[in-house]
Amino acid sequence: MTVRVGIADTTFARVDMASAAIKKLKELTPKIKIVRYTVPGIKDLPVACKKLIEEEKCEIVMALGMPGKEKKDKICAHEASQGIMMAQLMTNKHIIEVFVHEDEAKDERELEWLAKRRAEEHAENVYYLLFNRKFLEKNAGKGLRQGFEDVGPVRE
Ligand SMILES: Cc1nc2c(=O)[nH]c(=O)nc-2n(C[C@H](O)[C@H](O)[C@H](O)CO)c1C
Repeated sequence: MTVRVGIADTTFARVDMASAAIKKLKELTPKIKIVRYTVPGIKDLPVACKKLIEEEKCEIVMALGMPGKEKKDKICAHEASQGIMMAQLMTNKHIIEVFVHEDEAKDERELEWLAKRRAEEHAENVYYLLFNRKFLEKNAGKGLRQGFEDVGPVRE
């Protein structure tokens, strides 16, 4: 049986994070059907995700976005996150938020690497949530990160 996975992304982002996530998901399993929905910016993501779940019958959604470095962008990101959480509670489905803040990276090269890496690693999390939740359980408390290096547990 095929599981429908929603991929919501934005034109505001400076890196095509969705393609990285889709490629990784397709490498991981043939058992998914991707439904992509691109919107202008991160504040448009909550309704896109909700529509992917309710109208497109997606079991889980990734919300990929890139908040800019200005203060207004940070506020925007906070608002978008709250909308995404509300959409999760309204639909009772996971929406994995994959935000990369433009000022997390030291230059454009690192920004591209980070955005794609974080999208891929969260795509792996989507796979585990759908098909192998035990893997996540085994990694509880391990200080895993998406994008930059894992920090590890407090004590080995
Ligand atoms: C200030 C601002 N900052 C961002 C941002 O950092 N990242 C992003 O993806 N989108 C931003 N937007 C656009 C809004 O999210 C949205 O697309 C518009 O307000 C139209 O609904 C806005 C308006």
